[in-house]
Order: sequence, then structure tokens, then C-alpha cells
Amino acid sequence: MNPLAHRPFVKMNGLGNEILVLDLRSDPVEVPAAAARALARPAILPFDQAMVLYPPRREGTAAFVRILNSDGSFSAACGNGTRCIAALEAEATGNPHVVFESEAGLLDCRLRPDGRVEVDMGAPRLGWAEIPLARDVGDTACVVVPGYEALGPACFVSMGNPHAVFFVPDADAVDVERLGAALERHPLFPERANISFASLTAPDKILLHVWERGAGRTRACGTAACATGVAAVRTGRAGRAVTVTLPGGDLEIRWRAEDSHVLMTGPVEHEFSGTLTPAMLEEAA
Ligand SMILES: N[C@H](CCC[C@H](N)C(=O)O)C(=O)O
Repeated sequence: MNPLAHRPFVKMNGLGNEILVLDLRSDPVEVPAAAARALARPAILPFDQAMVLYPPRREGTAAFVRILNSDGSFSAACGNGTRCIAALEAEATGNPHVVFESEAGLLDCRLRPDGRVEVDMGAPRLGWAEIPLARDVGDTACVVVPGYEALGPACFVSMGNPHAVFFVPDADAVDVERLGAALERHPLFPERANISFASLTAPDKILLHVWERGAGRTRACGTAACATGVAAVRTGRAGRAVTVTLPGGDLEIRWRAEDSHVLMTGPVEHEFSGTLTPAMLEEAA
């Protein structure tokens, strides 16, 4: 029998970014890519990312978190998903402060009295090999992507996962599906990339549309909002505190100067809970 069968799950979202939570801390098992793909099917339990909780590896952390996209690929970071699991843990323990660990590092979270969650997403990585890119492009803040000169230069940022941010006159007018899908797999990105199209609507407000690596077009992407906030500072377009408006709603982003950490604050929504069944886990026929 599938080791994930009969496990409980929680379905949540962060500004419409569809999140599936699997708490495997009491009886950890690997989640194969095929299982993630099977569950993510529209008729089964559609999600953009699955947040899988494993027993903590470090003192003071509540869990080690692995993140799978709906295509079964792994990501080291997921901002909206981190807010979701932080809210769950705070509600379960009564402690509004919780720290998780992922491959990207520590995630210090706080459930605020207004119901929103603030996450310290850590420091962005800005070097070409850290993004990662296929070659040294010089300043990663301003790079024309071969074949996409008409978009103007991109700014590359990693929040533990790769992001390419294009500032455009009107992000609402961009063909996100066509350009995002092509750019996600551009040869410049050896691990693929999340593709963002951003427009300044005020000195401290940014409109953002995202095509996500391994998930496609989503209604919100927390790490993309963080990357866009960092990119706006690096390219001299905005200060260190901005409101990022995504199709699903607003995230507050602050790139703290003292330690270069990026703080992301936003809401979460608890939708429903259930139990995985063998039928849900069967690979697509
Ligand atoms: N939606 C997530 C991002 C998941 C990252 C994933 N698309 C990847 O990097 O492979 C967020 O809120 O940050």
C-alpha cells in the first residue's frame, strides 16, 4: 500500500496560492514526485505547492520542511506556504512565534494579532552561481535575456529558489502564460526559474504577475514578491519597504538593511482538512 495512504492533510492558500500541508513529523516517509503529481490533479486535490513537514533537525525549530511543486519538482522555499504552516503551528501550540527550517535555511515566523503572518525569509542570494545561472553574467541586477531583448533587462534574485524579475510598463498587459512558460526553461536557468513581471504603480507599490517554476501561473507567489522587492531596490526603482499587489492580494515586503533579511507579511486561509486515500494517490491512468 502507498505509504502516504490514510495520512491527514490540510488544504490552505496564501492569497490564492494553493497550498497542501502534509504533517509527517510523527511517521516520516518520502513523498515521491509521482505522488505529488497524482494528488495535484484538478479532479483530486489541486495545489501549487505541497508543504511536507518532517521532524526538526535543529534545536528550536518546529519542523524541517520540504516543498514540492505540483509537477513533482522540489523547491527550497515557498513564502505563501510558509505562512500557512506557521499559522497552523501557532494555532496548534498557542505560541504565535515558530521557526521552521528548509533547505534554504531558517524561517522565523510570527502570527500577528491581525491574523496575518510575518516571515523572515532570510537574505537574498545575488551572485550568478547562487541564483543559479548557467554562466557569469556580471551584475545580476540588469541582464538582457537572449531572445527576450524586447522585455528589457531582468534582475535575478534567489530566495532559496531562482527568480527572474522583469520590470515592464504594465504588468497587466503581459502575456504571462506564453512568456513565462518559455522563460522558465531558458538555457540561462540550469534549474529553471520563477518568472515575474512587475510594474511600479506608486513609489512604494508594485503590481506583480508570476509564472512559477513547476507550477505555472499562480494567483500569488511569496518568494517572487520578496525577489521583486529586492530587485526594485537593486535597480533603484523603490525603497526597502513596498506593498506588492498580486492577483490574489497584497504582501508587505521589507528588505532589512541591518542584516539583509527579507520580511514578508500577509494573510493565510484555512480551507478544509481530510485524509489521503489510495485512490487519490494512484498515478494518472
Ligand atoms: N508559490 C511559492 C513559490 C514556490 C516556488 C516554486 N515555484 C519554485 O521555486 O520551484 C511562494 O509563495 O514562494
